[in-house]
Amino acid sequence: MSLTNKDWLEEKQRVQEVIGSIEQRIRQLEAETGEVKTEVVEIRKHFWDEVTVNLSTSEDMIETHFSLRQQAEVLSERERSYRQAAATLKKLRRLVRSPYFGRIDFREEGSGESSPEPIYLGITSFRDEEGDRFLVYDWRAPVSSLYYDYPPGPAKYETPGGEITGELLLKRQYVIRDGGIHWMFDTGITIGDELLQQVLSRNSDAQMKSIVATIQKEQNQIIRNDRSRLLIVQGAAGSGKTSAALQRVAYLLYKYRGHLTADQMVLFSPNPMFNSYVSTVLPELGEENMQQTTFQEYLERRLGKDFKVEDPFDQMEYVLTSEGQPGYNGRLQGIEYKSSDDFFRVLLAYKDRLEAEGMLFKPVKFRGNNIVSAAQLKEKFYEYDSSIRLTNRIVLLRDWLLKEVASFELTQRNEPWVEEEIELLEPEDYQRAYARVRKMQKDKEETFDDFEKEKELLAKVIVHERLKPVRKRLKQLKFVHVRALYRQLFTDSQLLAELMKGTGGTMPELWSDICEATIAKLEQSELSFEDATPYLFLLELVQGFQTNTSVRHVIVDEVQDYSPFQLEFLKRLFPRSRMTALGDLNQAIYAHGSALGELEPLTRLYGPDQTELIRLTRSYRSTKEIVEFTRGMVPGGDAIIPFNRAGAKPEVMAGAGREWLHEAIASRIEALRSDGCESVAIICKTAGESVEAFAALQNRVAGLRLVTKDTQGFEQGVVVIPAYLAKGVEFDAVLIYDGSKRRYSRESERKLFYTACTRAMHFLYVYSPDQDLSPFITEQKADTYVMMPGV
Ligand SMILES: Nc1ncnc2c1ncn2[C@@H]1O[C@H](COP(=O)(O)OP(=O)(O)OP(=O)(O)O)[C@@H](O)[C@H]1O
Repeated sequence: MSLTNKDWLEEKQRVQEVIGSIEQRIRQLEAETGEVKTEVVEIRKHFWDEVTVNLSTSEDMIETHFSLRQQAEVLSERERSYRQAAATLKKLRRLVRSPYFGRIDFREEGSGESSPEPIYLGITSFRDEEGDRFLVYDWRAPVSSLYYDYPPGPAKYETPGGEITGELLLKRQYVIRDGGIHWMFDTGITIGDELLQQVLSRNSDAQMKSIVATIQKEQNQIIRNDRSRLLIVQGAAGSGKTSAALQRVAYLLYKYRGHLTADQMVLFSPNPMFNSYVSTVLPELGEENMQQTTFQEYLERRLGKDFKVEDPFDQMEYVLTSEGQPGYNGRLQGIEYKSSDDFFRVLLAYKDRLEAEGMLFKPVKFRGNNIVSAAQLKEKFYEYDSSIRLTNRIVLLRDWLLKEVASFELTQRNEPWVEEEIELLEPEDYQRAYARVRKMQKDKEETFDDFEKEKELLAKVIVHERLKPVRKRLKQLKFVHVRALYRQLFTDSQLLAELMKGTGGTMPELWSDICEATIAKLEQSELSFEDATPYLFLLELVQGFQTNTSVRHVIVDEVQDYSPFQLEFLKRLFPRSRMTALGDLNQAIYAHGSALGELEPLTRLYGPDQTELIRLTRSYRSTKEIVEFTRGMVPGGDAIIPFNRAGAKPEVMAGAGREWLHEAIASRIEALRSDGCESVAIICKTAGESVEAFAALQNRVAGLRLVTKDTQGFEQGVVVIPAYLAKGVEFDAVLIYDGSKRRYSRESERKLFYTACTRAMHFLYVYSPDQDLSPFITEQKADTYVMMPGV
């Protein structure tokens, strides 16, 4: 379909008109917001002038109250309308730069129209001055889905009132910049290949971009899916999982506006740097960002006060670098077992058992003596009716303990320690205690008359103050000895065997090594990453689950890095939420079981009826050549279809020694930079290797930066980064620092190598300081890469 001159003229004219209307609306809004702002400032300045304050009689007080309230309401109403107008203004300022990116002409069945009104799609909707005609439709409006789902021909879309069928007569794409059409194209069978080519061949950015103009049909299924409670997206590296998830957030915010706000959605990211990488997509679309966090951040918040909690990256470093060390195989088995469904069931069985027997408590102590002993607590606990749920019995026990402490408090006032404390009070402490006593007395309209009375009251205050931490701990249910309960699983092998009996699991072969290591850590108040989730789970099983009921949507990116256990945990944490879980099994780099590994545990989370799975097989990030090289590395890789964007074949260089390696890398980076390549990553296997590479290269490569697990912001430039931190992000060029057999040969390293290579958009170079290359390279078809002379 070729565009005629007439088409160009009409379209150019229309863009001018629409931009003109938007500009006019912007001017109007600027004037309005300016006025409202002045009004708000004035109201604030003269707030008290408008309020009649008179507190003489109770009627005057009531009148004052109402006058105050009225004035506050006027103020907040003006503030609200200011905020709304300012938000619209922000959107329009964005829209005016590029009012739309697509057009569809759709003839509704039965309408009889020969040339229907064209529908133009942009990042937000915009009506003409009279407000009757949409000059731009929001890309999330029901009708807009036609643009993403169909080529010209028969088409249909869903509306709240039912399905609308008809014929798509035209589909046109635009690139509009600075008020002019830069590019325009009518699409035939596949949408946006040309535009997508343009978008994808651009250099990478420090921030992820929105993909509204080129969303692909299968991605649109993810974005607009709102039937299932759990939506699982299994997609190849670079297939647009993260992009689709962020567009989905924008879509849901639009569809459920008025009911759903950005702070009711949470994104779980693989690391803090990723948060910064994706943080601009939603604001670019005129939406506020959802909450962003990491699973580790949550664990820290819950357990960080009592334990030093290991993070997944340290666990990863251990797994990658400690093979052959004593305890290594045991730890590996431990990681696997503690994240397994079997262990999850063991903990549930443990809780059932504790309902009847075996609870462990900490004595409630004060000044080294028991107020209530652990044995008394246990006895009391099992005196409660066994039909009462365990967590409810804990609450009853807490209330009983608070009463016990109150009685204990009375017994302490005449104890010698209290008198001693009064005597030893520092003057300022005495003053403070005295002031408290005065305050207490004032309320009762009593006065001090003698020294004895004063002492008595001071004693009361002191005992009460000193018991405050005890009460606080009781309220936090710290009297339940969760640490000992967890420990018991690793000290009492008979207990574990019995719990396992009901669950059908088997004990790992190196169980005694696992026990030894777990106990040693617990004794130092440390929790390995693999213990943190089961520990918190057990804690919540006995103390009651902390839930967040305000969150309505949870998005878990890189879900293959979560164990089914962790997902179960998230489900319980957000009981009123839907979940979108996105991942790629081929990038499952952790030693623990992956939630995506078998779909069955994941489906069981909400049940098959409420679960949907969408697979994405087209990869958009990397050139065809890079995809053809990398897909051979992973099982099922044949199914990955590269987007048709040509580039250079990946280059592999095996040389002689480190000096050669560093020279080769430095000169490659210089060449890339002079070709305009802005974002380059030297990807290492571990953090340790990254530190070494950085030290060797920093004097040879200007502006080189080292990315560590604590790096918060994703900045453009040349970086040295461990593979597991490069997850989810992308670079124009990737240089694998050491692709030798020594570094990558174990099966467990295959996915890590794949993940590292698939970060490349345009160029991929693999270096090796010796001639012995990783089998993950040499196994590939010889024509998928170029072997360069090394030395
Ligand atoms: N429909 C699209 N239009 C334009 N660009 C797209 C589209 N889909 C994906 N991309 C681009 O492809 C790249 C990879 O996308 P994204 O990071 O969302 O993939 P992913 O599946 O999350 O990858 P990974 O699993 O490797 O982290 C990004 O640069 C993204 O902008």
